Amino acid sequence: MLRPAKPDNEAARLEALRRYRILDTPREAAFDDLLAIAAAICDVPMGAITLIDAERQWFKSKLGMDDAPETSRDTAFCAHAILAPQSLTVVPDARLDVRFQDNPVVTTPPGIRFYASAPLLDPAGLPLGALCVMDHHPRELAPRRQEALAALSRQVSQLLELRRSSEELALQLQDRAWYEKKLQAFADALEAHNEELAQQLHLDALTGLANRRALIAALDERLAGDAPFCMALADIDHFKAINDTHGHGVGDEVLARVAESLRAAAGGRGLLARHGGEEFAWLLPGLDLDAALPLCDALRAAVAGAPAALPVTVSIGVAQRQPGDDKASLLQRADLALYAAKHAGRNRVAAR
Ligand SMILES: Nc1nc2c(ncn2[C@@H]2O[C@H](COP(=O)(O)OP(=O)(O)OP(=O)(O)O)[C@@H](O)[C@H]2O)c(=O)[nH]1
Repeated sequence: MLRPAKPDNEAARLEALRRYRILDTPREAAFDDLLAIAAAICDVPMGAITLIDAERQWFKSKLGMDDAPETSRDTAFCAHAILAPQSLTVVPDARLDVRFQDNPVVTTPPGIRFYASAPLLDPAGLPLGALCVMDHHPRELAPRRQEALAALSRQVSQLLELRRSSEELALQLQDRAWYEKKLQAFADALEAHNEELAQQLHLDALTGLANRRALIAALDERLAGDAPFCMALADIDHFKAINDTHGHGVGDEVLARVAESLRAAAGGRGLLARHGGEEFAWLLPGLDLDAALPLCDALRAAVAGAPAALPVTVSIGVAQRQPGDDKASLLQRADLALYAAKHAGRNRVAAR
């Protein structure tokens, strides 16, 4: 028996083989089908689709033989076949061929006597392995069958190529998904960081108004003193419909725009804050209800009159600080007033 030599382009050949990422993958019906057709056309009981790795012959598909996934390269017929990548290899009787006569696969089961193969090539012509058919008896392979075997080996090569490009595409998509995930995580972290910064600065990140924390601190301060003051809550009317129809992003833009109208109309008076969600609060120190109501109505009118592609209105509830009020009771009265303004038809101001 002659050990198969390694081709001159062995390094490039192995590199090409690696690119297919096919070694040690599970069986695939498409390869089994092509092998079955080859065996049927050549009328033989055995066949294989082999890939010749550095030291082993690995089977992508196997027919009529044991299930061993690989053999040593030294005893592999196909390792000889890849030395002549441009032609078919036909061994009519292995016992009469010096390369194979005492090869254990000839002298012991599976007892190969006849062997014919066509090479599997990459697009550059590098041999990866072979499509082979075998028999337990010596025989010849008619030219038409040889042509069919060669044609089928080209189909196997194409299948390998298709498989490789779809794997590559899948990997690229995975890469892309990975980058997009990273980018999103980075954007989320940045947003969280900005929000934290805004919190620390007592600002609402979306509208730039004072945030709830700042509002509560100012309210506590006012409640600790004796001076009269009013608390107004302004809520955008039918805001849910804007979100539902145009999406949350547009909803955010509307929120920012309403905040801007409110800020302009408040003209620096009192403390204007985003109380949460689509609700704003206006703390008006030193004013009673009579004084606060027209100011609140000016805010309402400013929002209603602001030129916009998506016009919106606000309803406002105002409550005056009463003796014995704490945060909760004052906010609750402002909230009840707001509810009354909504109930009365929206785009209006109500007081409690
Ligand atoms: N885009 C956006 N939407 C928000 C935000 N905070 C709260 N919302 C939405 O504001 C909507 C409030 O809806 P509701 O309280 O049901 O009431 P509404 O549609 O404004 O109607 P009325 O108040 O009854 O006039 C909900 O859809 C919330 O998801 C935010 O920061 N951005």
